[in-house]
Amino acid sequence: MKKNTRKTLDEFIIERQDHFQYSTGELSRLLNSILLAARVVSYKIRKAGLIDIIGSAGATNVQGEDQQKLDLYAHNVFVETLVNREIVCGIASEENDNFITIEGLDEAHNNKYVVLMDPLDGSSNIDVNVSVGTIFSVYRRISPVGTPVAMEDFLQPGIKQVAAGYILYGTSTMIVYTTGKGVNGFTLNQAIGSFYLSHPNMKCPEDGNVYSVNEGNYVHFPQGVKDYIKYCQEEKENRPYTSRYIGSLVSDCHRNLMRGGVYMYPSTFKTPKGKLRLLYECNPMAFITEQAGGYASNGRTRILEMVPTELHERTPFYCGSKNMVKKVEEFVAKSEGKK
Ligand SMILES: O=P(O)(O)OC[C@H]1O[C@](O)(COP(=O)(O)O)[C@@H](O)[C@@H]1O
Ligand SMILES: [Mg+2]
Ligand SMILES: [Mg+2]
Repeated sequence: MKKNTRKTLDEFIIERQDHFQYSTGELSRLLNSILLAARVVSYKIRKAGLIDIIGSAGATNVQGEDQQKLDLYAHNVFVETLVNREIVCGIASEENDNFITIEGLDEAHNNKYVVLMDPLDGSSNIDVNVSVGTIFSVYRRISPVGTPVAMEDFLQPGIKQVAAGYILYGTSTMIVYTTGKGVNGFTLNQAIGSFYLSHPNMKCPEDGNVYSVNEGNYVHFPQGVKDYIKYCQEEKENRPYTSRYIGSLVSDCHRNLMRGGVYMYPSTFKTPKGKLRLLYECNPMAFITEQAGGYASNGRTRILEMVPTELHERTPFYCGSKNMVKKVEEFVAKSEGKK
């Protein structure tokens, strides 16, 4: 009988527990809770067309976006799973104006992690059966353990993340995450509900030939970005590059992480800070991408060094193959006369 040597994610987490600087098992339990919630959401998404989970929830979130039923369902599943397991001291979510403090934790609790998340990424693709995702980011709190969690615990620069990951609900359900020691991907065997190591030690190629951007906004982009897009389309060297844009950040970044490429969500005159949220979209995707050898920038500086000031703040975002993102920065600097 052929031995199935593939490691499960549970085994992988236990094995790697002592790799972790502050290892007390708390982060492992936290990751396991996120896995449990991911299985529940994945199960629902896989039959989305058959149940009443498609379409608008008839409410708007703090970003003024029309909340989809699946946005709220995923938000509730992840929050409840983390709260019920008393494994964190606070949660911030795209679907909640303020951060969530975990009530009823006894004084003695010494939970030291906060989680920030985009429960359902790629909402515009839900009801057309295109892949969507979940994004999460984990920090150690700054405020003293045992006291109520504070805004400062969430407004930390990306370099302070202790873990980050995404779940991709695509042709298969995958989780890709890092705790600062490289990036690994696991695929869900839906039948038995276990995630198996399918993509060990993921590396983002330094160069690629794919660019991902919503070109519908082209005329509103900063000049440097327009110049870079023209550069991508030039008949020269290994160009023109191929244009690919799924419209789900997790899916576009995952493809670029695997094959090389650059994802761009620039600022526009209408949205001078871009669309994507620094804390629970850009920071976690940047941490994962950099841990795989890629790079992420706001067009001028490294995303992970940005110091957040608001929970739902936005930033222009360029992420993927290191040389391609650096090229974008070069074009932006040149257009601003800095090169
Ligand atoms: O439709 P646009 O403007 O191109 O925006 C698409 C981008 O917006 C997002 O859907 C924003 O994320 P949410 O779906 O979580 O709000 C990204 O996943 C995606 O890359
Ligand atoms: Mg999102
Ligand atoms: Mg979302």
